[in-house]
Amino acid sequence: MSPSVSPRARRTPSNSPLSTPTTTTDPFSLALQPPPTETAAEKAARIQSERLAKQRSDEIDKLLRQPPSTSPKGREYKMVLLGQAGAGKTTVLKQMRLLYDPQAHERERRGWTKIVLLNTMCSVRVLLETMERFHQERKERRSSELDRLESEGGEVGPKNERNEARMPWAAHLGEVVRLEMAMRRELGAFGEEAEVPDTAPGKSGQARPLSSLEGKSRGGLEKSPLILRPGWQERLFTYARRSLSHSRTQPESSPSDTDDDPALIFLRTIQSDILSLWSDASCRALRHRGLFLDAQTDSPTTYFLDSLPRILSPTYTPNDEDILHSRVRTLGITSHTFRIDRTLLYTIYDVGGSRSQRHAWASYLDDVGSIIFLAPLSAFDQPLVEDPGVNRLEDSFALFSQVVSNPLLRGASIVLFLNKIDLLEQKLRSGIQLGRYWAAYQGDNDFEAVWRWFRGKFRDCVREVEEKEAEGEKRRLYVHTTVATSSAQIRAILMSVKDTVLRENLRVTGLVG
Ligand SMILES: Nc1nc2c(ncn2[C@@H]2O[C@H](COP(=O)(O)OP(=O)(O)OP(=O)(O)O)[C@@H](O)[C@H]2O)c(=O)[nH]1
Ligand SMILES: [Mg+2]
Repeated sequence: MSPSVSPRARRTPSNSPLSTPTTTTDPFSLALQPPPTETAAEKAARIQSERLAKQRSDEIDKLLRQPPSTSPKGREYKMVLLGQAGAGKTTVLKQMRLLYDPQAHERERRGWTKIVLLNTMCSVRVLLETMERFHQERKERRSSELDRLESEGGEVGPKNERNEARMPWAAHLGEVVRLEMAMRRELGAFGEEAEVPDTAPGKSGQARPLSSLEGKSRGGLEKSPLILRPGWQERLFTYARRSLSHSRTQPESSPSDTDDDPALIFLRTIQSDILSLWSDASCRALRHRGLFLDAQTDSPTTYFLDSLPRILSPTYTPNDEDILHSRVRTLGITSHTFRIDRTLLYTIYDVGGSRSQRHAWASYLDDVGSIIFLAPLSAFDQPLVEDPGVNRLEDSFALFSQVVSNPLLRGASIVLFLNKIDLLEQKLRSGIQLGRYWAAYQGDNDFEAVWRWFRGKFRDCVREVEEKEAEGEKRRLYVHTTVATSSAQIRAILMSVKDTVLRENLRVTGLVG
């Protein structure tokens, strides 16, 4: 029995008048009796409160008597994943799928092959474009940053014609771009809402940092991650299911369904050139600077380039990590239902986070039990794709404040994921100074100090919203630092979110205070 249930109500026989004092010598009963000086108003209030307590107590007894299986469906709990584009919402949804519906995840595994291949092609393009750009800058002697990198970590990029002859990779870029475009067309890719101009200013007003080069592309190719027409999952996963049942009748060594894909064939042809470039000292130095890291486009370039030999192998099947790192932007809103246990169903809404899509969120916020808001802390030094004059994390703070102050979400608990802290740590370690982008930050450029500072700022957002409201209603805020691509970590956090949900459910039914 819950400690918050009134002992008086529990002990009151259901047929006795609540207001009648008993004549007893039992010291416990005497202690429960109203004081002799009780006024009429106090008596009325007491009777009212005893009646409510009794009612609640009866409801609890009824709930506890009910075996969980008596409800065919169980309790449905609505949760929404919110946050800007690239925050990691769909990645968390994939983790939920892995945890709560592993069979469906398994059925779809082969369907990811094509998406992984496209993410890999995109990563190869980013690598080649970046190196070509450095080569260009080197030739024109425009980049003093390159000289500094050279003095730190050896030669960066080819210097002259003699070196150009040692750059077999340079000839591959045109075909990589062509094949990537063909794949995007085949998968039904959309265009991007906003292009990032070359002169996108940093918040600090300083010269555009080298890391912002990553988003550059040529030939009208989308600079942003892949956006697919609605229904892409159906197309790819139905095909994958069919090919899976087909492959069960085939010998183990039979080629995968993408084996005759021109993109795959080409990537295999250039694999050794790409790998030697990727392991080159110049690339390593740029990598150390975070240049291939989750920069402008959030593209997980390093992950796919590190995994190149495995992804291009003839027996390749996407593993969970490949699926978690694959980027497909969400368009519109998708809903997913998971059975958590015999008594609880989650309905999760995953939304597209770019500015042009946020207006659609409102119609899904009714009746929401919890929101999981993702804020990518690693974005502290990035401009927002939709509005390059705005810092991405600044946009996240503004969005969070809007969400917290939304009247539809007033009763919902807020689970805040301070996400991408692995990338935050790498960026800080590579020397990127938080203070350069966030002038208000006066602390050390130390990971622990930085995330705590951001956590404080998010808490301040909630406090400010609460203070502005006349009723001053407190929000229930739960903060976690997360790496959404890490299954082990997210599993533990989702378990804790589930405990929160259960507690909230009990609070709603009055089982706990
Ligand atoms: N390294 C790292 N990568 C992450 C993390 N969380 C997400 N990602 C990657 O970031 C990219 C974007 O994640 P998504 O889950 O697609 O972002 P989203 O919030 O759904 O974005 P939209 O659908 O555009 O609104 C993917 O490539 C993920 O693999 C993280 O904590 N660490
Ligand atoms: Mg998404």
